Amino acid sequence: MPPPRGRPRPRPRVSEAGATGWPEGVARHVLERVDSTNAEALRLAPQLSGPAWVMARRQEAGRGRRGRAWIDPPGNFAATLVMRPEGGPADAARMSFVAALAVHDALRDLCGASLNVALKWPNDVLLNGGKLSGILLESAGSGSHVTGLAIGIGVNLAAAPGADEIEPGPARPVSLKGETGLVVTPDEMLDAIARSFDHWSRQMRDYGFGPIRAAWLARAARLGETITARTGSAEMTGRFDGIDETGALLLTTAQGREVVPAADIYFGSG
Ligand SMILES: O=C(O)CCCC[C@@H]1SC[C@@H]2NC(=O)N[C@@H]21
Repeated sequence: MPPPRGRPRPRPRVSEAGATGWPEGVARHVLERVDSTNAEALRLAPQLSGPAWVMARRQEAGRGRRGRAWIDPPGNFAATLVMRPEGGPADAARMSFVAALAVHDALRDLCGASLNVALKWPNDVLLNGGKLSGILLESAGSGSHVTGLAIGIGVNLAAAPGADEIEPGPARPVSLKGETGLVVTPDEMLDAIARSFDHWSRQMRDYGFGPIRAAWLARAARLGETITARTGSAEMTGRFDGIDETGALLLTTAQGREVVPAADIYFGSG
């Protein structure tokens, strides 16, 4: 059972990863203020000897998907895991599903298994149907040679940005505190996400994308239902039938099977 509405702070619990502490061999940088944790992570990348989390208490020029801005009211979570990825760009893209799983499971670890969270393709985390968290992958390097991968995660812990501050998107922004009354600090979130990410990235390393895909689908919103995918130039409505081995969205439309590598998703028939 989740704590009753208004209770000040849920107790952090040991994550599904089974670890009690910070993952071994992963550095942690906490900054008071930054433009964008993704930008800072990519600046730091050449000096790092291993993976590192970069978290900022205030992020002033957060970057979102598709060139949008990401607005961070104080108390929200903004952090980036920077690593030297194994493999090429396709492997790097699959890490966004690892990140979405990590955020989902960290929230359940912190707030209880009945927290109404779900995953929205490609990597948003929804709470009560609204957008709680977004993930942005950026890389350094060129072509098939990715030298640094930044996996940036924003979670609206304390407040959602106002409707006048953001471009209208497919899902209304919500915050954990606004929806549930629960207070989770950015430091608690970082610990929980780092542990959960460590668990899922080990699964990926040891068994490939299969278990990640299965776990992601088990947490997906609207699987088997009608959704609309909008790209810059096209719009397709159909049944959401899962994701393929690259992470692309599988949509069954009146014209047949569509494989969608990138799009914004709208629920319902659009
Ligand atoms: O548009 C989205 O849904 C993705 C938003 C990603 C925001 C996070 S906040 C931490 C990291 N730093 C950034 O500049 N962006 C990401």
